[in-house]
Amino acid sequence: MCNFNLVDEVCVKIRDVKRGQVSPDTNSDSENEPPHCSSLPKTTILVGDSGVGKTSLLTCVLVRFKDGAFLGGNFIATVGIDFRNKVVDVDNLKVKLQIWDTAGQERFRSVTHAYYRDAQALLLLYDITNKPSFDNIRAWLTEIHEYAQKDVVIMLLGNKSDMAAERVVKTEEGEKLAKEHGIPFMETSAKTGVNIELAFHAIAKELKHRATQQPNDPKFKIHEYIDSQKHKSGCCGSA
Ligand SMILES: Nc1nc2c(ncn2[C@@H]2O[C@H](COP(=O)(O)OP(=O)(O)OP(=O)(O)O)[C@@H](O)[C@H]2O)c(=O)[nH]1
Repeated sequence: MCNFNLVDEVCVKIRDVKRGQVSPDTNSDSENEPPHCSSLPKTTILVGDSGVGKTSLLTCVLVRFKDGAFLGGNFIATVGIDFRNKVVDVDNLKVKLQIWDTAGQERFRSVTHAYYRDAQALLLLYDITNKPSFDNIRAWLTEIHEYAQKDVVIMLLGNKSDMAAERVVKTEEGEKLAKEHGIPFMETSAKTGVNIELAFHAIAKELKHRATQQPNDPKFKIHEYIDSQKHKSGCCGSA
């Protein structure tokens, strides 16, 4: 299991949003936020087919490493969209991610499209035990390119890496697809926590870099960062 120590959960708020009525910008709750959350949050959206593990991944980030519980069991599909805030320490700076968990079901698609526009990062998930969820990644990318900002940070995650026996999508297939689209890739497990910290840390680092970089600063290379950290932690790939 990755050594996850980002779980400094603060300013947590969850809110079910009715169809198109609330946008990410109107959803902050300044009353409950400690002072170090005052900077503008970076909007990060979890997308992918229903059942790939978006809600579990978010729960993993916020809860698992606090009380050790994987909230598995009966699968309840997300209805609409909701969000949680997460503060990630990056090079002694706190980066606040506002993480939006979208519903993967087709019938909610028009709701989630409305949120792409405000996203600074998108984590696109498939389930390594579910081939259609992988085959649909191209369609998700088409939608993202249609609705999201051009410079949105996209990361591809092959989730449920703990389910090696049921795997139907090879790691190399995920790598190849990500390479084709020039986006970073890793396999994760919301159950064991593999690579979850790294995924969010890399996103936070990229967004922090964009927010603070000076004209002559070298570009942050997210692919290289992920590769170097995978080797360091030794917790990449399959669980
Ligand atoms: N073994 C294992 N099970 C997982 C993992 N992630 C999610 N699951 C299980 O997969 C099922 C679906 O997970 P969710 O997180 O609800 O999926 P979702 O993508 O949010 O689904 P929608 O809300 O419909 O879009 C649940 O039963 C989870 O417990 C994982 O990494 N490993």
